[in-house]
Amino acid sequence: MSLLSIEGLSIEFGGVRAVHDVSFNLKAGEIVSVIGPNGAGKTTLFNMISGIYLPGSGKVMLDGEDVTGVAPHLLARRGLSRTFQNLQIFQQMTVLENAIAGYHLKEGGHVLADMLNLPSSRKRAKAATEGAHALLERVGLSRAAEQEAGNLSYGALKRLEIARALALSPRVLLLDEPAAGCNAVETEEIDNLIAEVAREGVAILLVEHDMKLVMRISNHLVVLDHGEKIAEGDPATVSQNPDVIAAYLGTQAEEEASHAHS
Ligand SMILES: Nc1ncnc2c1ncn2[C@@H]1O[C@H](COP(=O)(O)OP(=O)(O)OP(=O)(O)O)[C@@H](O)[C@H]1O
Repeated sequence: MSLLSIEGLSIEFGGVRAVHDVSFNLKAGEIVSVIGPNGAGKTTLFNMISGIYLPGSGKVMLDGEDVTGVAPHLLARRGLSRTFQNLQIFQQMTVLENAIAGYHLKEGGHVLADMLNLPSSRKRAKAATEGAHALLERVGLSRAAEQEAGNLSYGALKRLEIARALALSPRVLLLDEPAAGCNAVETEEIDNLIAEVAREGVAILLVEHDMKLVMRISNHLVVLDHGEKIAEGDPATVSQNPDVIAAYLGTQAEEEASHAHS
């Protein structure tokens, strides 16, 4: 049974087909990566799945329920959370405070109780702090808990962002370029973390440019080119697919031609 079903998603921007009729499924514990050359529509597809863009047509089904166009924070409460390509970390807050912030996103709507410092609010704060510590342990950041987030290495920041998304106990986790800007060691740490989260049964959808990482950890690839799905399957099969090779080589040739003219 699919946890997430993408059914014929399409969107246009000013007449340009950014994503056209894309469908695929994601099961619990599976790692699916969306790949494709620059401008293929990967980020746009992600934004439709996570409720940031309303699709022109098609559906997003989460555990059998239609969640098309549901706002990101509500989707998060229903079990689908995401990270962003650009870090969304509060740099001046401590690592622990950033992790706690993830819990508050989950809870929401207790402002009055919190202002009055009611027992229920204190209990929630305690649970959030304990949960945040456990999360930091899970992503290997326990020892940095009291540090200002701005002082972390880039790889550690990326792991903190994953920790924050995990605070929502997602069943589906969308990761937008989790290893972008990371060195080889940091990439491997993120790679291990993603594999571990998947082993716990979370369905993971990944957009990532690092092909080595994608090939290493994905069970399944969905390949986009010019907004359309041109192939899908296991990494070994997809990497041999002539249409996929042509799409990547085509982009490379376009880039080389533009460099030659500049
Ligand atoms: N908000 C927008 N308004 C207009 N056009 C957009 C918008 N967002 C994306 N596009 C266009 O949609 C197409 C797909 O872009 P998108 O960013 O989704 O591709 P991508 O595969 O994520 O690229 P990259 O690998 O470079 O991040 C591109 O032609 C892009 O210019």
